[in-house]
Amino acid sequence: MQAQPAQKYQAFPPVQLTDRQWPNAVISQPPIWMSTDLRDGNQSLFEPMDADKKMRMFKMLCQIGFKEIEVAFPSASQTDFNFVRTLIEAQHIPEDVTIEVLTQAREHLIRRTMEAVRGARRVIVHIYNATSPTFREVVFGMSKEQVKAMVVEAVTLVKQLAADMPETEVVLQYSPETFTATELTFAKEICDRVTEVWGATPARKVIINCPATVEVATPNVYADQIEWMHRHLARRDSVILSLHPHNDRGTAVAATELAMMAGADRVEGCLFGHGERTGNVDLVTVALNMYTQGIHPGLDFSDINAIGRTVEACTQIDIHPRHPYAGDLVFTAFSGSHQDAIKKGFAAQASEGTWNVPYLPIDPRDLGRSYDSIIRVNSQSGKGGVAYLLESQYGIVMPRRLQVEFSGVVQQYTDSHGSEMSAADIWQLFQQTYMEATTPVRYREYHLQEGGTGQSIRMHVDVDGMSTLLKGEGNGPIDAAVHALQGLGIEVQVRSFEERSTGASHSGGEALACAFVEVVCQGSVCYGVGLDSNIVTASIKAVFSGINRCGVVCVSPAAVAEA
Ligand SMILES: CC(=O)SCCNC(=O)CCNC(=O)[C@H](O)C(C)(C)COP(=O)(O)OP(=O)(O)OC[C@H]1O[C@@H](n2cnc3c(N)ncnc32)[C@H](O)[C@@H]1OP(=O)(O)O
Ligand SMILES: CC(C)C(=O)C(=O)O
Repeated sequence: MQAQPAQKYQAFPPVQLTDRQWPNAVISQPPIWMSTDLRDGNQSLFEPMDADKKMRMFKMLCQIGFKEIEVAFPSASQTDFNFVRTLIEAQHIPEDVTIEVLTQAREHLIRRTMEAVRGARRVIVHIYNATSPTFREVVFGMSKEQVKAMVVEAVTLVKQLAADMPETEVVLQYSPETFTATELTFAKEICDRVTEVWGATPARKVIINCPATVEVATPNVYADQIEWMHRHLARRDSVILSLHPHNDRGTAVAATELAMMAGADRVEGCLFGHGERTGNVDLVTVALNMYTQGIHPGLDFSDINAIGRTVEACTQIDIHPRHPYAGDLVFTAFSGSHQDAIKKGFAAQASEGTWNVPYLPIDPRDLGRSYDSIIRVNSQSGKGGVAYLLESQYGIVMPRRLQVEFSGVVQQYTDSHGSEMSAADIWQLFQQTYMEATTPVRYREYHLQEGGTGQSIRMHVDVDGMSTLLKGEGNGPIDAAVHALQGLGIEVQVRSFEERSTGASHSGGEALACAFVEVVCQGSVCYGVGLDSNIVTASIKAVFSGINRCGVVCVSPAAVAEA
């Protein structure tokens, strides 16, 4: 019978490091970044990038600010070989950028690799062999000594071939592949041999890259392994200690951050976590996490959308909508209390002050993203989100009680339709609810006259489709209009009145006056809204909107005419 899953696997043994230092460390500067989008990222695509896509990705990586870019596995394919040649021969490599190439520790592959990089100003030649017991026993069928000898031969060959191309500065990188599953003492032994054979010095450092080829334990274990290497490697001052975390357990970002605290100098990964299986560590997330701790990562993600679209085009894999920092939904709040807090946070945020907006760990503008998509409305939303969208998109600043009233209307709509509402949908519903509340009494026009102590008004209205004239007097236009409505048997009490300009709204419309009148009429209390370029007209429209929304019943015009 098949073993239970929990009995099938073995717990990863903890690292014996009782005086570990990394838990108290704080990340205070960015690592040396190395993008392997064009190698580890590329080798794991359904369709590896063609030359055009590789070039597009390379140029973007340079623009972002990567100074080390693994561009190919030149001995693997003619496409990869040619790409390296094109970069060098057509002088596409900026002065401050070093390309990197990967090869297995095998003679013919190393020779082909060195052929590919001939003529480059500077190149990192990256050799690897797997070092863990499973690989030694199952894949290579070799002893530790034989595995070590394989690397020594490879390093010796690279050294010899490098000497034949003095115009190129060759930097050596060695990866004990499957490092995390390798005995630490053996990983140290083999890495020390590499630095020794290469003749590393502080002025001519070797990159020792310790990959979590497969993520096998919790992130603290990786940090322990890296701290152990950091403290035990010979010639540490001649070594750049590098990380290459994969994300099998979904903790590559955490593992990277803890391992940086443990003494690593350099991080390899891919944008948005592309790479074998669950991917390499996502360099965008690690870098932008640094931003939120007040550290400039030295990489430019100020137009994250453009970067995302380019990566999607080159890899033909979409970025998940909830991907940290870059996903379409990560600056979006649907739920009411989140929207309310964000709206208040924006209002309180000083333009140059420390970022302190609830639920938003980073200012979307720092990534070239706008606020427009932050608040989205569905059945989980409350008044804050609805109010934010009407205010930010249409310049409608609702009084608080109207926010509560209209949010109920939106809630009913989203409950019955089950879908999200855009700002335009909400605006349309707002107009239907308030501005198109024209039955049974439709306002047509009015004339005001100053007279005696107040104002007199003549209003042309339609009542159930019949035109009629109403007259009234009062100490202001609203008062006069309310008085005139008595002619239809309508008693109205104005409980509150506010009027604001819509300003130059985001949607580009002209500024209008928006009047909000809360009326008590025939036992109901409702808001009415009027929008017009004239402030008096806006307020009279708002009174009509309010009484119609109260479901007013009026005396018929015939009765008025008779009276
Ligand atoms: C963890 C990583 O991402 S490592 C990078 C992996 N990337 C790639 O493999 C992409 C490019 N690879 C390729 O195009 C090919 O695999 C090549 C050209 C490198 C090698 O091709 P082939 O010689 O046909 O070998 P194949 O693809 O079957 O690989 C397995 C062989 O490589 C050997 N091998 C694997 N890793 C290494 C290494 N680091 N050093 C030396 N030999 C190695 C295996 O022992 C095996 O040898 P065997 O056939 O004698 O048993
Ligand atoms: C070649 C090495 C660095 C690698 O890609 C891995 O171990 O994942």
